[in-house]
Amino acid sequence: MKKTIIGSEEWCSFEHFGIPAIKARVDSGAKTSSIQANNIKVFQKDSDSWVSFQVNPLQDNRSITILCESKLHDTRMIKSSSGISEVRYVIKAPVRIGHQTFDIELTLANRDTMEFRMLLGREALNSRFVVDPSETFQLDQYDENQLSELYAAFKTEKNGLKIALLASNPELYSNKRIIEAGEARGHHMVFLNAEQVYMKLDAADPQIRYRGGNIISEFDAVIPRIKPSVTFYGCALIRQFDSMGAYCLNSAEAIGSSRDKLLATQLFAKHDINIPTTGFAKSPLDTKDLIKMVNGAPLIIKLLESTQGKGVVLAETNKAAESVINAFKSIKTNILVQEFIKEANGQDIRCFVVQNKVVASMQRQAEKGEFRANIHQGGSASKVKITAEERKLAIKAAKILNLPVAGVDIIRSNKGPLLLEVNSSPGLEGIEAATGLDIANIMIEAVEKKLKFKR
Ligand SMILES: Nc1ncnc2c1ncn2[C@@H]1O[C@H](COP(=O)(O)OP(=O)(O)OP(=O)(O)O)[C@@H](O)[C@H]1O
Ligand SMILES: [Mg+2]
Ligand SMILES: [Mg+2]
Repeated sequence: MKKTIIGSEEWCSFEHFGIPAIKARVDSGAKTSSIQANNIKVFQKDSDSWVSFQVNPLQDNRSITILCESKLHDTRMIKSSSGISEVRYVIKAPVRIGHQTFDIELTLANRDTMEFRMLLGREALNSRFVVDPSETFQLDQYDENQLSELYAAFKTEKNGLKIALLASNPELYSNKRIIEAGEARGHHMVFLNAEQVYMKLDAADPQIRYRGGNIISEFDAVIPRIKPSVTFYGCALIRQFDSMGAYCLNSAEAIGSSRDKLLATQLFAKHDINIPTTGFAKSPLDTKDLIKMVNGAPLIIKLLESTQGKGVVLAETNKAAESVINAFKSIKTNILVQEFIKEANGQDIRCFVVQNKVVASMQRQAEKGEFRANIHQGGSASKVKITAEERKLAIKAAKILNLPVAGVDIIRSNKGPLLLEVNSSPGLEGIEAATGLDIANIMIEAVEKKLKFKR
């Protein structure tokens, strides 16, 4: 038989699995072919071993997932370059390349970092193809529109919701937990790096695109976990998602006001929420009176945009307070000056609020010699029972900022509980560890509830 010439990349199709087109790198250096597969699970069917797995057939487009099942053909131990042995599952399935359809052995590779969704090894080439490495796509060739047509069915077919996690680091505990919890509840979770998302502002055809040019198709919901340094851009993206019909679990406006300590504090005061006495002034000429206004030292000075306690300073004398305040002013940094709640003894309370309910709370205790209770400042957390008054305060604070998800920080003072601040992307690690609760799951349930999703 005359051998067909193929290039170094070709489109393959697995009609058997419902994969219309998947791009393969032709790799005659490898014996067996492999395909990218997630959620690989072995199960028994009629006394045979089977394997189920998910394939994202299009590079950089995790929004299309195809669930495949196959009889397990073989199990092999593979030693990685780092010397660790790993089990690899091998299946056998009919593949079509150009006009030829034949059975191919495929290793399931659970690495999402694979540069290609599929590698075509020499076993598959064998007696059928010769490779011209200087060419690509000698057989089938699809452009973006054709691919989108081929995959049209997958865009509407879903058994769960399509939820994007808009964040920066997929390896962060909180982000990993949210993805995990969403997948566990049967949703289609997609991680989007906020800084790799861009948009087209157009009345008739607004778009959101992802690095590489992929148009991001509609999401039912977006869970923003924007880090403070990306607040401005992140909020613009959230507004775009919102205007394209996705429910955002924390709106851009709410995130924006929670990130602006001055605005948030004004809103709290306006709604009769008890906070430590707080002052704000622009000019250094007013510093002395500003200090007097919050009852003098010791007092707290806070950068308007601070997290993890980094921008919170304790000034122990009036003199120290004055020089720190004036130093910040000289570099044009906006600050709040606040009464120091000494009796809190380095403790504060974090209430995790989801849709007007405190779903978990913990007490944080500052390290010895430190007044800030933040975990990032060495504080330790434990489960705590909050009072009815504290509960009411936490719920009210989240409501004022319109945050369905909020981490509300409260400090216990001689005058009763005082609100310190409200965080719009509260971390999950500390609170899940301290309480043993699955907060990520509660967040996903919140999305389901809002969208009236029923399985
Ligand atoms: N007025 C105050 N009196 C006493 N302690 C305070 C006061 N304000 C803040 N603290 C302590 O400092 C910590 C950090 O302050 P705050 O929560 O306002 O700042 P942050 O940098 O935004 O932290 P987060 O990571 O919670 O966003 C608080 O958790 C609390 O332990
Ligand atoms: Mg904060
Ligand atoms: Mg705080």
